[in-house]
Amino acid sequence: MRFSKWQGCGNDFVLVDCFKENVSDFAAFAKKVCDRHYGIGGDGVLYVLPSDKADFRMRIFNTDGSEAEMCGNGIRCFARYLHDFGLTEKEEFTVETGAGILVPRLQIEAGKVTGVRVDMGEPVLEGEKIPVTGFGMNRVIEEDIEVKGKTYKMTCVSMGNPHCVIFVEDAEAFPIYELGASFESHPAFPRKTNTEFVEVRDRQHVRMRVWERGAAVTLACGTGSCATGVAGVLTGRTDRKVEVELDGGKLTVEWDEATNHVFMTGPAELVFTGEIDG
Ligand SMILES: N[C@H](CCC[C@H](N)C(=O)O)C(=O)O
Repeated sequence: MRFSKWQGCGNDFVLVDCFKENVSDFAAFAKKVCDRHYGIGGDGVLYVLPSDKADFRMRIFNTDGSEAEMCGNGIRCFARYLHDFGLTEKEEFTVETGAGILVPRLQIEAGKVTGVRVDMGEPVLEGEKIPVTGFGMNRVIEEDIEVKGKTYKMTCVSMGNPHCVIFVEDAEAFPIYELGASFESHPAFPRKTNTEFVEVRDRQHVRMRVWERGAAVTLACGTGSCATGVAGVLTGRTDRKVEVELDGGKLTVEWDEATNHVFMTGPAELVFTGEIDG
């Protein structure tokens, strides 16, 4: 079975083109190939599929085999695959995802793809829809969450997948390895959560580290960066356009006031192609 390996800000993915390859169990395949010792290695698997609602359909599975509604770094890699491997001549196209129909646009300068800008759609802020329990349909902004005996202030946002944004003094020093799993599986989150630990440098720049649902600490999270941008505005900490500095690179996030859509711009690079026994 052929695959291609991609990364966006160091968040890395195995991509399988299901127009050409047949995978019988998406979850089991993801668990197997994401292993960095016994498999290809990756934070998840992106499956390229036909769609009757959009140009293409993307499904994303985490390293633990769980399926996520959406993946921001992943959809940029997905878009580059479609363009670079000749599945479309378009530079902007529609992708059916668990977060709805999203629109990546390739950024091309002098014939070279320099990045991808994605219309990530509207953030979801009503508690029950994120989902986070205990707040009904109210927004969850700077609310208390207790983890391992300490109380933190959380701001929750869904970009199709759930995010719990915690603003901290020093993102580098925050103990994400000790606390990440407890946030991920906190009882307040019926479908678990991705958790972003964010240090505000100024109104246009933040430093963010992430413990992802189903993948633990990753070098970057695209949907998490979007959730961070939205939370920054909701809590009055940042402007509507911010640069998010992650462990693996930088993303630009803009929460457009007129459309209420979140736009994310960043890199997507092919690492290698290969074959693996199916
Ligand atoms: N772990 C996430 C999916 C991948 C999201 C992340 N890699 C991104 O770039 O948005 C979840 O279960 O919701």
